[in-house]
Amino acid sequence: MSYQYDLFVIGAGSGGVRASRIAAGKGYKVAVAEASALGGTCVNIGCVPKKLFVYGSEFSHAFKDAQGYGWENVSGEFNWPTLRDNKTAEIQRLNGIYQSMLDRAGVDIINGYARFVDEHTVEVNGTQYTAEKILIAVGGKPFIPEFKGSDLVVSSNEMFFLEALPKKALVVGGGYIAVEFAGILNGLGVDTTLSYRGEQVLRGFDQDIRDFAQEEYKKAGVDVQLNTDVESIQLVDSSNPEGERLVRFKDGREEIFGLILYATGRIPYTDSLALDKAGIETEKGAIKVDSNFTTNVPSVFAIGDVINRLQLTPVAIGEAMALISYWFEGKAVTFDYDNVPTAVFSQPQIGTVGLGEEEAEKRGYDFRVYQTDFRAMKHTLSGSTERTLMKMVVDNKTDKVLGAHMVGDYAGEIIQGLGVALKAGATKADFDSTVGVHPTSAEEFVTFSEASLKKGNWAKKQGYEYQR
Ligand SMILES: Cc1cc2nc3c(=O)[nH]c(=O)nc-3n(C[C@H](O)[C@H](O)[C@H](O)COP(=O)(O)OP(=O)(O)OC[C@H]3O[C@@H](n4cnc5c(N)ncnc54)[C@H](O)[C@@H]3O)c2cc1C
Ligand SMILES: NC(=O)c1ccc[n+]([C@@H]2O[C@H](COP(=O)([O-])OP(=O)(O)OC[C@H]3O[C@@H](n4cnc5c(N)ncnc54)[C@H](O)[C@@H]3O)[C@@H](O)[C@H]2O)c1
Repeated sequence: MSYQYDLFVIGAGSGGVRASRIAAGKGYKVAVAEASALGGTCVNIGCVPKKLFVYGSEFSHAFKDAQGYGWENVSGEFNWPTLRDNKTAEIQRLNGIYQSMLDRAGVDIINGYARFVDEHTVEVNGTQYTAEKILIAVGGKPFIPEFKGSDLVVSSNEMFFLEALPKKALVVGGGYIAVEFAGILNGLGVDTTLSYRGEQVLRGFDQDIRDFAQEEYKKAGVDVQLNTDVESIQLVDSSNPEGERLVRFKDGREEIFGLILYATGRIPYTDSLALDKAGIETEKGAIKVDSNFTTNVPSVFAIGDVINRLQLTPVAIGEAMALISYWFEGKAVTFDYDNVPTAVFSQPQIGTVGLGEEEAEKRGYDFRVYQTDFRAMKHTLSGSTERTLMKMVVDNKTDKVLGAHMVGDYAGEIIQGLGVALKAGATKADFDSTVGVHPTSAEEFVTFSEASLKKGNWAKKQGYEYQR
């Protein structure tokens, strides 16, 4: 049986673009269908514009910090349309780069929403395309729970295009997006409340990191409210749908906000893909794949957020590369989801790689923990009370570093290098024998001594106590 394409990719986001481009470079005839803008979530309504907003919002803190360094009368008036529109122009530039990258690789770009006809055929805008292999890389979309007034909230998608910034905003959720946007809004001068229904934000992260980060968010000016849930939302003036919203919380409190952002998770974007036409199975809404990213239908594959393993751009790209090796070299590659470094671009930032203390405990390791928190040198003159936390989890049996975690300036940049070390299996002794870069915060990771041992299972047994 001959097909029009060797590979038809659905979705030109982080995973889809990488798979299309590399497969075409290796000789496949490839088409990619994209319903929206090239580059997907990360480029258009995710990592990239979010990081630009983070940069924009950090200036207000820098203006304050500058005074202790002798800069007088440093302040500024913030103009939201400038940041928003400059960001959009930059994203359009990136869209153009993606377009030419795919064109140069010889990939046919089909604009439109693709749906399955059968296991070798998809349809876009009424035209059918056949392919030997079909790759689903459609990503995810925001999940907003349904309740009275849930139509009055926005998701992260809308945050990138707001007409105007509100005076007062409520961010609901406790994950990456919630804490990142709470920092952005707060930095841009919006009176910001972060409301989370659980005990502590950032579930899944090391507990000390969660507790410490939350305290720092509060110090930075975000009103963090834990164990709080929204019951209903209504317009203050029902004739003005763009106007203020009255929020009633489950504890009976009421408060008015100009904007309510729900950052309550993302779900696989499989709507209307007509998966049933090809008999493709899902599990809890995500496309079910084996370790080679193959679905239950041998001609159909899936990678990225739609398989809901780790929703990160470098993971989607890594999965695309693993799939390429599988197709072209016949290598059954098992993608390693351990030791994936990640950063939360909150203010302050969080950088983390490997196991947190609770996860090490859960996996049955006999381990010790080094931990320190301090005022970074920059803040000795700035007057800011911001502190930095660093933490390392070490296996007692092998001396391998199981996890490295940080809250503080440049945490995202610092953790990337530590990711290489952990991937290479570095031991505490390797860290100790590495020369520090002075004066930096990062050097703390190579100078942890017994004085920094945290009171824990191992240290406790040895009679050590973590000293602050
Ligand atoms: C606000 C926000 C901030 C983020 N920040 C970071 C960060 O800092 N670092 C990080 O690593 N990750 C971040 N992420 C996560 C990251 O964006 C995703 O993990 C990544 O984009 C997933 O890539 P993907 O290829 O699976 O899907 P996507 O990038 O979502 O691409 C899927 C594409 O498929 C298209 N599509 C969907 N259905 C169809 C269809 N039927 N036909 C045709 N096209 C279709 C969509 O329009 C989209 O362009 C962030 C996400 C958000 C929402
Ligand atoms: N810096 C980064 O790398 C980065 C940034 C943004 C997003 N992302 C990726 O995108 C994913 C999605 O981000 P996210 O923040 O939307 O999701 P998340 O899964 O990280 O957090 C969702 C939060 O919403 C809460 N929640 C869920 N349902 C709720 C409900 N009904 N009511 C109230 N709260 C509820 C959860 O308890 C959780 O705290 C992340 O998991 C991450 O993988 C990464």
